[in-house]
This record gives sequence, C-alpha cells and structure tokens, in this order.
Amino acid sequence: MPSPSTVNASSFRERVGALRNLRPFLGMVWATSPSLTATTIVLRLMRALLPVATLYVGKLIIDDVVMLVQLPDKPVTLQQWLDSGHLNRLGLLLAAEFAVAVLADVLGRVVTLLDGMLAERVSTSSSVRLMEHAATLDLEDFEDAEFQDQLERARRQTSGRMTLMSQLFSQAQDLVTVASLAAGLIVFAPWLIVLLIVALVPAFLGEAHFNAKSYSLDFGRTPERRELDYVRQTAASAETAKEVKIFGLNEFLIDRYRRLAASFYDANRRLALRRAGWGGLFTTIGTVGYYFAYAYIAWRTLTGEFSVGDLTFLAGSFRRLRTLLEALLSGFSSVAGQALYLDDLFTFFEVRPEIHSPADPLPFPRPIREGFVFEDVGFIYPGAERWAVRHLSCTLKAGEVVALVGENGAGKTTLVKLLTRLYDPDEGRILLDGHDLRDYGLDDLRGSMGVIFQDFVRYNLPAGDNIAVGRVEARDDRERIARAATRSQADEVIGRLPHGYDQMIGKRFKNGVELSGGEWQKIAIARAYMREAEVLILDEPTAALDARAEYEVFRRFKELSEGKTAVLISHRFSSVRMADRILVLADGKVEAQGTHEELLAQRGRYAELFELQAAGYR
Ligand SMILES: Nc1ncnc2c1ncn2[C@@H]1O[C@H](COP(=O)(O)OP(=O)(O)OP(=O)(O)O)[C@@H](O)[C@H]1O
Repeated sequence: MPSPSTVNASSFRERVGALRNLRPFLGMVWATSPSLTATTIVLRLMRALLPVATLYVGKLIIDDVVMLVQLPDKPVTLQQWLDSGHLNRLGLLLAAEFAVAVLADVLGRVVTLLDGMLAERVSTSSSVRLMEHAATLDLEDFEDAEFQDQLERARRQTSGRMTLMSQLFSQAQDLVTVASLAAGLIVFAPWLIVLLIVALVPAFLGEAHFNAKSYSLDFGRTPERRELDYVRQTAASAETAKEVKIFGLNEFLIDRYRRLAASFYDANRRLALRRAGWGGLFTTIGTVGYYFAYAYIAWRTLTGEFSVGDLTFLAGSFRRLRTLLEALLSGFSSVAGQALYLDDLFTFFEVRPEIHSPADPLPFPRPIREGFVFEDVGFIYPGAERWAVRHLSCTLKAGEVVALVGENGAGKTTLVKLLTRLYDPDEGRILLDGHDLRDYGLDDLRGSMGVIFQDFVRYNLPAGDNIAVGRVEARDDRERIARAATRSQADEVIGRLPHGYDQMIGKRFKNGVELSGGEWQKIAIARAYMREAEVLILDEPTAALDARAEYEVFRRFKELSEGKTAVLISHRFSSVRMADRILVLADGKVEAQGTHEELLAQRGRYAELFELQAAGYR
C-alpha cells in the first residue's frame, strides 16, 4: 500500500496512471448487470446525437423564416399563408424540433432512472465483495492500524464512487456530442476548433492540479478521519454512554472533536479558495475565446458568407461545445481523481492472507488420538517489541481438561490464538497427532474448535440466533440450540425473556432487551456447546459470572468435555483446580505444571497466587 509520502498525487502521470482502475471498475459495473449497463449505454448514445440535431433543425427553421420574410408578394393573413403552401416546410421543421425536444427529455429521464438502479446494485455488489474478501484475511491484518485505514478508505469507495459510473457514462455521451458538433463546425470554420481548445487547456490543467491536491489531502488524513469518527462514536453511543457520563468526558471529547474538525476545515478551505481563484481566471480566458469567435462569425454573416441560420447554428454549436468541452475536461480530471480513490478499493482486494490451507490438507482427526504438542514455540505480534510467547513447550493431551493460569500478559490468550491458527508461530511448531497444524485444512481445523474469548461478541440478534452463531449451519436446529443453552445455563436467562429464544437482545434495535454481563456470558458459552467441537476452549469468558455460576459452568464444562480436549483460562482458582492438569504461564513460557495439589506442593508462583486469592476471601 502506498504511504502518504509516496503519493505525490500532484504528479500528472500518477493521475493518468490511475485511469487503469477504470477497466476493472467498468468490469465490475458490467458484471453486476450486463443488461442494465448495455441499455443505459445505448440510450445515452442516442441522447448524445440530439443536441446537434436540435441546432441544425433550428438553423433550418431560421433560414426558412428569413427566406419567407423576404418573399416579394407575401401573404398577409394566417389563412392566406396556409393556403399558399409556403408554411408546409416550416411546419414540418417545427414538428421535428418538437419531437427532438420530447425525445431528449424522455431519454434523459430514463437514463437517470437506469443509472440510479445500476449504481445501487454496483454499490451492493462491491460491498458484498469487500466483506467476502475481508473474511479471507488474517487477524493480523485487522489488528494493524495501517490496514484499518485502508479498509476504511475501501469501505468508503463502495458507495462513494458510484457517481463515478454515471460520470463516466456521461463523459462518453458528451464525447459523442462533441464529435458531432465539431463535425458541424469543421464544415463551416475549422479554425474555430483550434481557438476553442486553446481557450480551454488552462482550465483543464488547473482542474487536474486541484483534484490531485484534494486527493492527497484526503489520503494523508485518513488516520485523522478515523479518529474523528472514533471520537464522535465514543462521545455518543450506547456502549460508552455510561462511562462518559460518570467521568464527565463530554467536554473533553467534544473539544477533541472540534480541534480535529477545525484542522480539516482549515486545510479544505485553503484549497477551496485557491481553486475558486484559479478557476475564475481560467473561465475568463474561455469566455474571451468564445466572444472572439462570436464576433468573427457575426462578421462573416455581415459579409454574406454565412446565412442568419448559419450564424445561430455556429454560435449555438460553439457555445455548446465550450460548455461541453469544459465539462469534459474537468470531468476527465475528476474521473482521474476518482480513479485514484479506486486504488484504495482495488489495492484492498489485492491484499492476500498469509495464513491459508495447504494444497493437500490432512483431515482433522475425529476423535483426536494423541493431542497437541507445542515445540519450542515463539511468537511476536507484528510491530511489537517483545515476544508474546517464546520457548513455549507443552502438551494438551487428547481428552484432557487443561487450565492455563498466569498473570496478565503471560501469554495465555496468545497460546489459544496460535492453537486456532489465528496466528502462525514465528519459531517452533505446533503438532496435532504428530502433524504440523499447518498441514490441516484451515476451515476443518477451525470448524473442529469451539472457542469463546474474553471479548466475545454481543450480537444484537434474537437470543436463539445468538447461540446458533456457534454453528451457523445448524441455526434451524432448535433442539440443538436448546441443548447448548441448558449446558451453559443460558436456558434460565432465556426463560426469563418475554419472547424466549425469539427475544431480540442488546439495546441497538427496537424491542431489544439488555442482559447483564454474566447473562451475556452464559449465552456466549452456549455457542461453544452449540459447536459440538473436538476441542473446547473457554478463554476467561466467565469473569462476570458470580462465583457460584462460574463454579457451576466449569463443573459442567468438565463433565461435558468428557472425551474432548478442553482448555480453560480463568483467574479463579476454585475453577482452575477442577482441571486435570494446570499449566502456569509466565513471560510467554510454561513455568510449572501439574495438578492443583502438585503445584501447591511446589510452593512456586501458583501457590503464591493461590494464597493471595485465598487470603482475599478470608
Ligand atoms: N494484538 C496484539 N498486538 C500486540 N501485542 C499483543 C497483542 N495481544 C497481546 N499482545 C501482547 O502479548 C503479550 C501476551 O498477551 P496475552 O493476551 O496472550 O496475555 P494473557 O496471558 O492472555 O493476559 P490476560 O490475563 O490479561 O488476558 C502481552 O505482553 C501483550 O501486550
């Protein structure tokens, strides 16, 4: 991804280079709906030829009127005119002009309608593609600030660039109109075209320059804009309202928002002012060119070389051409500018995940025969300075319940992330039944594990669906959902909800019911049971449960993980001691292991932490 410093967007070459994005963009539009796209193109082509037709019929009308005015014995009354037959041609011409006007109007409306429909479909399909692609990427990508900026820019492109489509089509349409008008001009006075182009070039270059500037301004400010959104969200959202109120953070956040927004405004205003100034100057040059040409045509009419009809046709064509060319040129530079933005979308699509399935994956063992072995595993988070885990060696035997304990930052969650291949180790390897985890299919591996993290997601969905997401393919299996709920004690929570399993939970939507922290946790833990996986992992999702509830959850967890490999992470020793084996982690490696009693007898860190907690309860 280009960093702000490498995007010197004022370089003209870069802008023209960005036009390469138009091909895949148009490909995307076409793929969304070939029939809509083809129809709008054909209609626009027809519409493109109407201006020259209007002007030409207008010229014929005026020439005809001038001729009739000069008739030696002209009729006087309307009846006489009609009887003389002189008006037949004029009548036909007027009817033709009327027909062209109606057609132009109808075509314009239909095209706008089709464009609107097409734009919406393109926007939806690119959003879908964005989500599909995002789903393939690594967790590492999502935790990277630069990637988040890129994702944010790409997300804005999915709907923000839809005007680009109409604009591109309009450009093509205008181009055809220009060609038809220019053909007319060339027949009468070729050098007028040259005058036209000379008058317009400065305006074009000015536009191109300022568009590039505004892109680089925008690009360089993605982090600030993300911060702006974040501050706004924090200052006014259901999730943060409680703490913001108690800490009285409104002023602080609003002030921060104001300062950020003000710096945006300043930069934008400076650019807009310069743009307006230069734009005004260039337009004046164009206007001078126009009146110069007008005077010339008028003169040639006076000398008798052009008819009055020619004069109106030429002056009309010239004026039309000028506005069209101006629009085309500035449209071109705006298209090139927007194409630069498309870079964000397409470079996002080019990001490839690093964690993937092997070409010829092993099937996940069901049941697991031996278990997992961590062999001297080391992992450092991208951009971090310290190893999160290093020289970590341990086993998780098949059918065993292992508890991980250790102080904050000891590496417990990291171990779980490595086990589920959200990350791959930087050193050493993890074996499952004697084979490297990387030899198994990724979907198969993750599909065989039920993990609930401490920061599990609180889905604003009906209670049943909140559990069903644990195995979303089985979301219609009400019995399985109810079974999972019973195992995690979520059934009692759901029993108290007015609409039971169909009750919307969370406060985001109408009729949603908010749950307590512990109730949410029971629902989340039910997801792990819903999964009916070979490996069950609870990474401290029980912190908000009261002591009795946590004890009960773990007692059942132990019972229900009979024959399964299970890992539980908790800071409560009353729960931890139920495990078959306890691993004590410190500084990213296993410091001690054994049963509760064995570890107490060793009188090491485990015994110390246990004593601390026990003392707290005395
Ligand atoms: N996404 C991340 N990016 C960078 N560093 C991280 C990230 N997640 C964790 N770390 C670092 O890795 C180390 C181990 O963290 P980990 O989350 O595994 O600890 P933990 O034992 O689960 O702690 P806790 O009991 O607080 O949950 C910590 O030093 C932490 O700062």
